[in-house]
Amino acid sequence: MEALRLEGVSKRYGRKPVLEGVNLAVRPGEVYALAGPNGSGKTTLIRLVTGLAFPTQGRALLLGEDVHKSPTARRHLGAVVEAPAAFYPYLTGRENLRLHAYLAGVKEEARIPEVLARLRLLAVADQKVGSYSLGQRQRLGLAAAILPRPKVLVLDEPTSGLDPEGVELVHGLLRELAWEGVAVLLSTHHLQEVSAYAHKVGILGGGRLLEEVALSGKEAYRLEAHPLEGALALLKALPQVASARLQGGAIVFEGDKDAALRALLREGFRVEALGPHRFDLLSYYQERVKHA
Ligand SMILES: Nc1ncnc2c1ncn2[C@@H]1O[C@H](COP(=O)(O)OP(=O)(O)OP(=O)(O)O)[C@@H](O)[C@H]1O
Repeated sequence: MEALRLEGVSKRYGRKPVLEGVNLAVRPGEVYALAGPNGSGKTTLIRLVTGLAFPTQGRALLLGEDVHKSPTARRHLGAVVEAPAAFYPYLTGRENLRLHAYLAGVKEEARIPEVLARLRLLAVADQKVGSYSLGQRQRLGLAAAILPRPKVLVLDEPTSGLDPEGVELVHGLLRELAWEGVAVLLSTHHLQEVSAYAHKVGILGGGRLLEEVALSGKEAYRLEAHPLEGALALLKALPQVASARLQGGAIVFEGDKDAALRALLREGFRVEALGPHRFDLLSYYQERVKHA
């Protein structure tokens, strides 16, 4: 079953439409990144999923339960929506997490040092949160969200305000959580970084989901060869090549690169370059938003 699902969700503030007919789904173990320019509705969508805002139309389901109708729908949800998350400033990080654990019914004592360690907060765990930097509070927010081992994690710009190590830490953590089977929905402006591990990127523009880009995770290669058209036809005919297309004066293909190279040389093509190809999500996004 899908862990999170939006069905025809629209949201208006007064007469102003902010989201229109958004459908999306996130499966367990999947990372779904929401991208879009400022004001495109990312935060609104995330607030809707967490039950903090109500849809004008449509519904949001968590593990099959309607977030806005079922009082138990959110029991498997972890979320960080407001940045930085609200904590008691006169309590330490550890004490704040103890409170969260109590409220969430987490009885396992060892879970608190475990999440503090996972977010590299042990060194400041016994300092008052009032003295935390923005990045430390941001990480404490994430620690609190994962404390009860949620099956669905929803995060609004989880890396904003973090230093480069913090950004890497959070992306690494989300990747691990997905391996553990958690469904992750996050909004982000950091397309290059999430494209390394997200399974899908939803591009929002003017309140609509313009496109979903599935990142296959399959190895792709970029080939420069002469004559190009002939090389493309040869690759398309090879059983070891899953897909091949022209892109910017080169061929991008998925499949067995050694078999492709052998076939090209055998047929007398001049191979000028062959190397790994990374899908340039940022350029793709910029094009998509420009034409929207
Ligand atoms: N409570 C509200 N009342 C009225 N309009 C709102 C409200 N919340 C958001 N909006 C409007 O909805 C639109 C989408 O805002 P939202 O914060 O969801 O965008 P975003 O994609 O998260 O932007 P950013 O990248 O800047 O965080 C904006 O035009 C915003 O002004």
